[in-house]
Amino acid sequence: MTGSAIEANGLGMKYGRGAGRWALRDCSFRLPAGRVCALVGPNGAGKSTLLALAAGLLGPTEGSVRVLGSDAPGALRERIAYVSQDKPLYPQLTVADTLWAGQELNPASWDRATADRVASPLPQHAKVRTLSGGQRTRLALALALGKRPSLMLLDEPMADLDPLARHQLMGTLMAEAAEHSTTIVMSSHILTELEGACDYVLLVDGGRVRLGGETDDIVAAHAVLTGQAGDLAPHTVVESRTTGRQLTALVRKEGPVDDTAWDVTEPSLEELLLAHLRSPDAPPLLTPSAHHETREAVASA
Ligand SMILES: Nc1ncnc2c1ncn2[C@@H]1O[C@H](COP(=O)(O)OP(=O)(O)OP(=O)(O)O)[C@@H](O)[C@H]1O
Repeated sequence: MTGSAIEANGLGMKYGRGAGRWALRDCSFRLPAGRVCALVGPNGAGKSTLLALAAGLLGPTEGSVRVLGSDAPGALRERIAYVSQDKPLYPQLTVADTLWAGQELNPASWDRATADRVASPLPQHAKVRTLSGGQRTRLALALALGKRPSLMLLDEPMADLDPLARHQLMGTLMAEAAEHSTTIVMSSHILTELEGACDYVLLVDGGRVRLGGETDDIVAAHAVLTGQAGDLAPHTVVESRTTGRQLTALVRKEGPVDDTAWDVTEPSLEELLLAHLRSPDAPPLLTPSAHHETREAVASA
């Protein structure tokens, strides 16, 4: 089995003391190393919380998260690049100084060519505080890529980039992942953007993991059935709607689909994720590679 980038076991996080709400609850999953993983879910689902726990910036309220084989992700700062939604950078430094600081802080691994290339459209002598939101994002990504980390945790990295910059930087991230086997976890609300880029997906909703695994396998486990209203058993219905006498259902396949009774198509990833978000009672699905195994179970295997 490939090594794990992240293993969460009963992971839960509650902010503040006392009877606060759980931001994340009972999350158990595994992300194999070397994957480009889309982290999706509605506002307030717990995505940023999960990324901050994996970066070691927050400590779990319950359960554990093991990152790159370590139970203390906070001690792995050199191997993890974390870009949060608010992209904290030093406002008084110039772009050039910020890149220089990145190099000084990561002398052993700094990939100057990549960092400089990503930051090249920026005004090098401008102070960070004068940059636009999208320019700050570009600089934060230049620092993250320059670090040449084993794991990149990116919280909505593309949200404020223009379409061309988004396309370019997505390409750079994919090239980085392919060339150096970097694991990337990227939260986003732009589902179409993730479809071609990510080979792994985690859907978090209401603080819980609802789908996890290889994008292709998750999609292949489902089908869109269209036909005259009829019996959908034994399949698990995620979502269905009836128009006149025509029934369209997105199902999780529980055995072969009767294609004499139904017109069968494969859903797009976006269709599939949206159907799950609209149907909070659909049962969770983790593919075998996304199942968390206790270390005892692995050791005895
Ligand atoms: N610092 C905090 N203090 C208290 N509650 C918080 C804090 N940060 C997040 N929360 C709560 O935790 C829950 C999960 O928030 P989180 O930011 O992880 O969601 P998200 O999926 O990243 O959302 P979005 O898509 O809007 O960025 C929400 O209910 C949020 O209100």
